[in-house]
Amino acid sequence: MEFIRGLHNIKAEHRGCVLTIGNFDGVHLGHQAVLAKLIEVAKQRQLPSCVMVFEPQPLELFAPDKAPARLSRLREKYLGLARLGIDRLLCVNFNRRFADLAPDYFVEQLLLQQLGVQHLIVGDDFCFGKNRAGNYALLQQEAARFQFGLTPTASLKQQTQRISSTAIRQALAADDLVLAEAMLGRPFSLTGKVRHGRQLGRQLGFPTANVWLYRKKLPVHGVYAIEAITDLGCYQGVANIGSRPTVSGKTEQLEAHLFDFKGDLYGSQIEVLLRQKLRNEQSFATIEALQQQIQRDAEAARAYFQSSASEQVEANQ
Ligand SMILES: Cc1cc2nc3c(=O)[nH]c(=O)nc-3n(C[C@H](O)[C@H](O)[C@H](O)COP(=O)(O)O)c2cc1C
Ligand SMILES: Nc1ncnc2c1ncn2[C@@H]1O[C@H](COP(=O)(O)OP(=O)(O)OP(=O)(O)O)[C@@H](O)[C@H]1O
Repeated sequence: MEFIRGLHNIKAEHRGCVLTIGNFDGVHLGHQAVLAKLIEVAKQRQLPSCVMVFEPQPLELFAPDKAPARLSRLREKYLGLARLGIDRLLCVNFNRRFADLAPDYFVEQLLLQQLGVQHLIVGDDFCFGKNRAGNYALLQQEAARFQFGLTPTASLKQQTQRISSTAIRQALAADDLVLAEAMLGRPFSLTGKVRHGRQLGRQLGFPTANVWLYRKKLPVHGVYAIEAITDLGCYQGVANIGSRPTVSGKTEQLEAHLFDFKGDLYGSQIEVLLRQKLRNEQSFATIEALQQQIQRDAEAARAYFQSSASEQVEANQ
């Protein structure tokens, strides 16, 4: 997948594509339905499929305090979109100047003139341009006037609820990992680089990989049974996502203890899949109390993996 970072990097050779626009945070099943349509139309029209995303996401510019925690950072979106077979990812630097573009300028100059969009696929609730004044009705007028294709996407639902990044964040906040997974089409995961911690975990008898998540806000907090995909293989384990109040930690981080693991992960990327929430993070009076609790957490995680493995065996019989 080709990655175009910023409007200034659009070249003459990029003219002509089938486009969709959005945040695509999480690349969930609703997004995947839109992206499948995008790929289908691009194939029919023998044009590259292109996804336009924004960095930062609009609310992160307009109201950083109110902006929700991301499900995926740009790197994770890139990987999710590439996996689905999208040809091009255009990441627009979302600043005040871009946000202030008049809706007709956005369509006529950027989409048609610069990108040469032949077909646009968006939800019929899509709003764009200064004061979000551009809407689907305006796109219909522009499509008729400038002769480009326009397809609205119908809402994909999980039971009665429309799948959305917001609904997934709510499910995660309510510790409903099963519902989040049903809307994402995969378990919720976090990826990051393993870096050195204070090595206290080792003293506690539970060495942990400290995963640097490159985020200020996280959509999940607490202790989880996890699976980790690493350069050295896949492991089950137990992890804490939190600020570690017992040892006067400050910033939130992910610390994962992998079962039956020997090796060195420092400097490598790992993906941590959250399988079950075990409890909220707590402040313990002593290190010994924390140690005993982590022991119980590890047992609970092992028990969870054992019972889900036997459920799997039963389901296969
Ligand atoms: C399964 C698990 C549960 C944890 N639970 C808590 C907790 O409830 N409260 C807390 O302050 N720290 C908790 N921790 C974080 C430990 O404080 C942290 O892993 C330890 O301080 C090691 O830090 P270091 O990697 O910086 O050396 C937990 C860690 C693990 C692996
Ligand atoms: N469940 C869905 N069914 C069909 N289309 C969807 C669904 N969810 C999002 N889309 C479409 O995918 C594109 C990108 O969506 P976007 O990421 O902006 O929305 P979202 O997932 O609903 O996020 P949020 O919860 O932040 O509004 C838009 O065109 C949107 O209409």
